[in-house]
Amino acid sequence: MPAAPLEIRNLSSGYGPTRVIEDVSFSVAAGSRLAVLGRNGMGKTSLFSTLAGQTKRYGGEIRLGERDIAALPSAARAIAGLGYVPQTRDIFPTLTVEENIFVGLKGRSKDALEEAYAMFPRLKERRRNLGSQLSGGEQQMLSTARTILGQPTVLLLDEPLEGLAPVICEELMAAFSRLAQTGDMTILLVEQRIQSALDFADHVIIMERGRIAWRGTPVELSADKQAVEELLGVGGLH
Ligand SMILES: Nc1ncnc2c1ncn2[C@@H]1O[C@H](COP(=O)(O)OP(=O)(O)OP(=O)(O)O)[C@@H](O)[C@H]1O
Repeated sequence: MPAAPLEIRNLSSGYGPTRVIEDVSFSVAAGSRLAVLGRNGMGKTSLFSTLAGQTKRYGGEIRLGERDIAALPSAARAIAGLGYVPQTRDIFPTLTVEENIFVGLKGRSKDALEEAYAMFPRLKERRRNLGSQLSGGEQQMLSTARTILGQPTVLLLDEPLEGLAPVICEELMAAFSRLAQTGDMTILLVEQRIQSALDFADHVIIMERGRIAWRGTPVELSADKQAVEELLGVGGLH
C-alpha cells in the first residue's frame, strides 16, 4: 500500500519552554479533506505552523509520503510538497496581483498563471492592482493561488474564511472543493465556521489544549452532542 500523503507521529512542539502541541498522531489519506476544529487557543494554528516548520518541534515525525520532513527548514518542506496558507494571508502588499503570483511559480512557466486565474477569475480582473488594494477575500484567493502554483500534494489552509462576507466564503469553499476533487490534493482545513468545514471535510479532528480530543467523520460529529458542546462550545450543528 502506498504511504499516506501525510502522517504525523507523536508530534510535540511549542514556543520556548511552553509546549502547545502534545503527542499528536494522525494520518490523512490521499485526496482526503480533514477539518481541524477546536475552540480558540487550543493549538490549531500551532499544529499547522509546526508542520510547516515555523514553530519549534520538540519531538515526533512528520511524514510527507515516504519522507520524514520534520528536520527540514520551511522552504524545503514547501519544495517537498507541503503547501501552507497561513491565517495572516502572507501576500506582498507592494507587488501587483500578477507579481505576487509570479513568486509562487517556482520555476514553472508563466502559462501556469492561467491556472491561478481559472481557479479565481476575480484575480484576473484585479491583476494590475497592488496586494494592499485587495479586499480580504481577494487577498485570501491570492495567498491560496500562490501556494497552489507550487503544486503541493498536501495543502494546509488556516482559517481562510476569517472576516469574510458569506458570499465570498461560498466562493472560496467552492474553489477548495474543486481543488480537492480535480487536483488530487490532500487538504487540511482549520476553520471556526464549523458548518462550512463539515460540509467540506470527510474527516474531522478536534484539538483540546494541544492534543487530539476527538476524531471521526462529520456525520459522527453531528450526532455527538456532547463533543460538539464541550469541545466546540456550541449548542448544536445544523
Ligand atoms: N508566538 C507564540 N508565542 C507563545 N505562545 C503562543 C504563540 N502563538 C500561540 N501561542 C499559544 O499557543 C496556544 C495555542 O495557540 P494557537 O494559536 O495555536 O491556537 P488556535 O487553536 O489556532 O487558536 P485560534 O482559533 O484563536 O487561532 C495558546 O495558548 C497560545 O496562547
